[in-house]
Amino acid sequence: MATENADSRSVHGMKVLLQLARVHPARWVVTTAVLSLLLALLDMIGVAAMVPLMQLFSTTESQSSVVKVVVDILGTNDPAVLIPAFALCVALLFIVSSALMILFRWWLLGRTTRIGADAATELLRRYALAPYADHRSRNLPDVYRNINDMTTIASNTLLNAVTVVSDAMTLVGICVVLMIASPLVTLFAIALFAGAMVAFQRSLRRRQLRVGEELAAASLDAWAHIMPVLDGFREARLSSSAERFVRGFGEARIRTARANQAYSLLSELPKYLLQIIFILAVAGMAAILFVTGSASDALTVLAIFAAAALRGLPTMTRVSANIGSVRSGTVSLGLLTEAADTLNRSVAHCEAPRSAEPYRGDIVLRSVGFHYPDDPAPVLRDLDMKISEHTTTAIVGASGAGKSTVIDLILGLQQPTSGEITCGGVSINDDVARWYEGLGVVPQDVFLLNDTLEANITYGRPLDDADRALLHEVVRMAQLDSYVRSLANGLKTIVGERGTRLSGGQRQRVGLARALFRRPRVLVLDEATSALDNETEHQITQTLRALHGQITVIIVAHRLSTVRDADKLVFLSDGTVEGEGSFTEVRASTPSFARLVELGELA
Ligand SMILES: Nc1ncnc2c1ncn2[C@@H]1O[C@H](COP(=O)(O)OP(=O)(O)OP(=O)(O)O)[C@@H](O)[C@H]1O
Repeated sequence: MATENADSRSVHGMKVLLQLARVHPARWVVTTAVLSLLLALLDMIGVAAMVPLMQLFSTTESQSSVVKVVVDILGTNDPAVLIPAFALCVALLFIVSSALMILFRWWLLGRTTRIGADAATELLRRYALAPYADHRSRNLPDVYRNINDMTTIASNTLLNAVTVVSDAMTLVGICVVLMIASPLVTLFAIALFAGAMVAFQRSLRRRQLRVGEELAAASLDAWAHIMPVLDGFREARLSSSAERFVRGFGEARIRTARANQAYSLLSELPKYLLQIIFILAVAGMAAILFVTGSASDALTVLAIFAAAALRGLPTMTRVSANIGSVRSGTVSLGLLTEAADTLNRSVAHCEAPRSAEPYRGDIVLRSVGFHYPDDPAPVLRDLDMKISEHTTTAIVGASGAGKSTVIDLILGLQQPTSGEITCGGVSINDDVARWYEGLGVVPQDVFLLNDTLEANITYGRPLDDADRALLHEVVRMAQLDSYVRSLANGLKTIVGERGTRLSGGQRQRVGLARALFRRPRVLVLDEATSALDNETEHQITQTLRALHGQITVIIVAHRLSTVRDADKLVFLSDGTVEGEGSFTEVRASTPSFARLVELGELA
């Protein structure tokens, strides 16, 4: 019962894998089954051809109709002509069927490894475009495992399952023929094949190693493209870069697919080569035995030996090995099914704006309420806020007051559970991709690519001349120019894995340059100046002053100096607005804000 369940889970998992790779399951199953059946029939004919060959060595009276037809065609029943002719035909049949089997395997390996690559790319796309709230609740190692290992194992399992079915068909065909012959000689085949296989594996070892190296390099490349869209989810989302990384990942997986294709064929090649070599040897020995006038019994044994050893035993070995692999792949297929089911339940984000017309005007939060999915306690309650266009608004409040939550709602990463957020009278959630087109966001912890400073500012966008001028302008505005001048390679300096070569303040300035490079209409600074020294922070405040009146700026900060100059200060307390106005007004009207300032929590 448990096995039945596991088998049906495997079948369902393989269906999910094919769907992820956008392959039609029924069409694929029918194609592979028909091809397997044709090859099995060819195998069966090859082995069956041994029977008339054997009969040529026994009494001529009991010749089969096949032999009689050949006798008629050749116009002779002279064994000196018949036996070499038959031997040649049988050899050719085996060569053709082996060649076709190699082609079939190449096609099947290419197909299944490509299915694994396409399914992994699709899975990453779905994770990258999933709702932000879903992403926050995920365990990322699970996500990495599902995308990489599970899809690989699942596609291998699919290959193994198809191989089992196709081998089973071959075995049935061979068994039908062997019913009339002795199976004892198969014992010799086992010893012979084991020795030959070891020899072949040794000769192919170096090539297999090279393929393994390519697999490792391609897998590293794949991970390098996964990290920016999952670890740097917000940046990818807000800069509409997810699809670009997904494409890079897809290319790396195709490289892996090709390496896997070669790897698998290399490990299977000895079997096919042995089959060809062996049957040629049998044919040659048969001819020699005839010419030297040896006993016909010897040739009969050779013929059965060739048929049984070449086709039956290796196939049987593979069937049993692959049944084990399919069973062990059930877990991976189950996890893949679970992941696909979860992702299917959510609505995917679309990076393409529905309209080119940008959002303009005041940002208004009207009666906004919010609670997190896993906690019914309200984090924001009936919150009203107006952020006038081209002004600077600072949102302040004690820790846990709800500042980050408000920002996530303004960024469209979370949706209000009640009320709405509009810009120019239009809900930002109507076309969130269009909203992002005009947004520049500097988070507290800036995600950095292991790439050049320039790539980290442009976030991979190709640069034309105008963009290059803008790049230098934003470097200056973000107070990065003197740092860049101090570097031997300037903007072409690699910042190291996750920006390890940069200080916290430098990272934040790179984040600011990146946000400004998008020419935002709305600039959001979420604790973006916390790591800056006083001097740099002062300079950045000057930069923001210079932008005053040109763009809308929203600042969340604990630093008094950062928020003091804002046109409007909104003081949040316990998920609602407790005071708003200029810094001086709020300080005068709201005792808890005045107390925060006095305590130095806003200093
Ligand atoms: N994923 C979550 N699930 C449940 N509650 C959460 C979640 N994230 C935040 N909260 C709660 O929401 C409230 C507001 O948190 P938020 O991070 O918005 O505050 P904040 O004002 O930005 O605080 P800080 O200044 O410390 O960053 C807090 O009480 C916090 O515990």
